[in-house]
Amino acid sequence: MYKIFNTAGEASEYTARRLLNQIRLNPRASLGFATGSTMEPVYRFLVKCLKRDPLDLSQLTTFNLDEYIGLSRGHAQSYRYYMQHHLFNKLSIPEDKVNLPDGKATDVSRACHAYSEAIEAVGGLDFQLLGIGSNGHIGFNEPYTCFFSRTHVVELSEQTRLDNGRFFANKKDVPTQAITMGIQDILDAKEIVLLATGSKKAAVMADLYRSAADVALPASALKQHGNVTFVLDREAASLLPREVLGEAMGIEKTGLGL
Ligand SMILES: O=P(O)(O)OC[C@H]1O[C@](O)(CO)[C@@H](O)[C@@H]1O
Repeated sequence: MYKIFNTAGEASEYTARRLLNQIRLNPRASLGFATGSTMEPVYRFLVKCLKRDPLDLSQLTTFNLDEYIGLSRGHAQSYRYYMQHHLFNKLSIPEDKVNLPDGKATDVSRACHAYSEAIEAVGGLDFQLLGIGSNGHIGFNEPYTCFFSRTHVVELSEQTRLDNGRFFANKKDVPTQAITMGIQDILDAKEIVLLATGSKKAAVMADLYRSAADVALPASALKQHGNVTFVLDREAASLLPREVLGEAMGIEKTGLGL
């Protein structure tokens, strides 16, 4: 299902409300979180709502999608730092219920295996939040990643390192490897919301709309999942066929939105 909003702000608020709804309906939910600039307004709105109307977060479990290899948790560009800064330092989720891949693990393959097992041990993810890379990656699953993959080490593509170079002082500082939840871990989530905002995501969202499930476009694996919502702003939706745009915005107007 597509939900298209006029602005990135509205799309982000809708996404945050979907998360809040999950927590309200199931205080024991396991939530999959994403990073990247797209998610910043989502977390801002989530924190604002939870400050205003607190919910019990003590029984939640969270798993992040990915982490750079080689960056310590205190490194300003590590995803651990991002999550602490944007979310975890502001909410009362118990520290031992928060999970991110360890970019400094000494035995990386063991750490990867343990990460997928930990997700399985809580019964899989109830809700997975996703962004999308300009090359169609979800998590850090780059093009041609096997759809059956579990948590693993990836070599980051030049495109991804170029895209993410904006966060680093120097593009060459972007790590070359990362740990990511696998595509199968993501597909096992009961509910998935993918958020894409801004004109830079328009081309990949149009490709995704047109594509059948194809390993060249990792996000197309989501076509095999029965409960995915693609949440876009007008800019990210600008290259979708007109009828999709009309329909997805029409749905919103009928009041079916949260
Ligand atoms: O929101 P951004 O910064 O465009 O990033 C998109 C995606 O790329 C990643 O940051 C990884 O490169 C994901 O974590 C994110 O979902």
